[in-house]
Amino acid sequence: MLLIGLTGSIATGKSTVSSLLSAPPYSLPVIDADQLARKVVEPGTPGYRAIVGYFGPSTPDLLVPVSESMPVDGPDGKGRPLNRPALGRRVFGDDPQVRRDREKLNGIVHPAVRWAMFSAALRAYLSGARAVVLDVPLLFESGLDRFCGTVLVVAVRDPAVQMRRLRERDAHLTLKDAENRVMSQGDVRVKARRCELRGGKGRGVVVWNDGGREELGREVARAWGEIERASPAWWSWGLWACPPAAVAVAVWSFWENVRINRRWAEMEARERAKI
Ligand SMILES: CC(C)(COP(=O)(O)OP(=O)(O)OC[C@H]1O[C@@H](n2cnc3c(N)ncnc32)[C@H](O)[C@@H]1O)[C@@H](O)C(=O)NCCC(=O)NCCS
Ligand SMILES: Nc1ncnc2c1ncn2[C@@H]1O[C@H](COP(=O)(O)OP(=O)(O)OP(=O)(O)O)[C@@H](O)[C@H]1O
Repeated sequence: MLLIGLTGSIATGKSTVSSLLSAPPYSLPVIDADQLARKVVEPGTPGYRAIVGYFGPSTPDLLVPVSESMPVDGPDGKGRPLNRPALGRRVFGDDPQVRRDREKLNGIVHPAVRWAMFSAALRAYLSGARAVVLDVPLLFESGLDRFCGTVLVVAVRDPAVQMRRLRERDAHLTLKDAENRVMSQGDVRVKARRCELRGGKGRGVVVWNDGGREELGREVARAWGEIERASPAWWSWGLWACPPAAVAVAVWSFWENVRINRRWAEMEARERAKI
């Protein structure tokens, strides 16, 4: 089964692309890390308890407020849900303390998300899926790209397009909140370069999304064409039918990705040295 890692930065169009890929003619199963990240911090989970324990004392509005429809102990007695915008204000931004808090939150949420993704991917494999899309905003940062046969980066060339779409979609965000969120995810054009470094043959494909929705549809079709040429259906079914060969290919692909990441880290170090 081909693992397609789908990433980008905030509001560059990942969800739009993943809904195109989940519909005909592609009809691919999608595992959405943002959705899983919500599930693993629902009241009653270990993630919820860890967040309340760490952020609760210093964040008075960490939980949604008590109201007629929201009892003190939450709807099912497991606690009130997290007030996500309030937690977002604690962790999105560039200030050193904010960065530390973001790392703390990542340290709580990411291991649980990785485990949930692994079980979802295993279920997709057992159900005979030929490929599965892992929609992960922090694919490179979390190292999950090493497990993917293909990485798709959804990118815009013009940062103003990204900011406009973000503010249109999330009208409740102030300009400062929006800027902090964009800043917390790094420059998408750098992610596009990193994707291109994975080389041709469908290993890394950039979907450019500065234009309208029709143009995006054409970009997705082009990207899928590249992926299919590199990993045709007969190859996927062959691997599915022969698990030892699938394991060997997965190990080889992981190793290849580790080498690509080393090359990228060296390039970054050289560029930093030039500055
Ligand atoms: C801070 C939280 C509560 C804010 O929730 P809210 O509903 O307001 O925003 P949402 O989750 O939709 O995220 C908005 C955008 O920020 C991105 N984002 C989320 N967390 C992070 C993070 N830790 N670092 C960088 N970007 C992030 C999302 O991918 C998305 O593009 C939430 O984002 C969270 O729990 N983040 C930590 C988990 C995480 O890293 N999720 C990303 C996928 S694993
Ligand atoms: N080509 C396009 N033309 C017009 N609007 C678009 C286009 N692509 C995406 N959008 C809109 O831009 C907004 C951001 O897109 P989307 O939600 O897909 O981004 P995302 O990368 O998944 O964001 P997030 O990381 O915040 O989840 C949405 O309102 C979406 O409808």
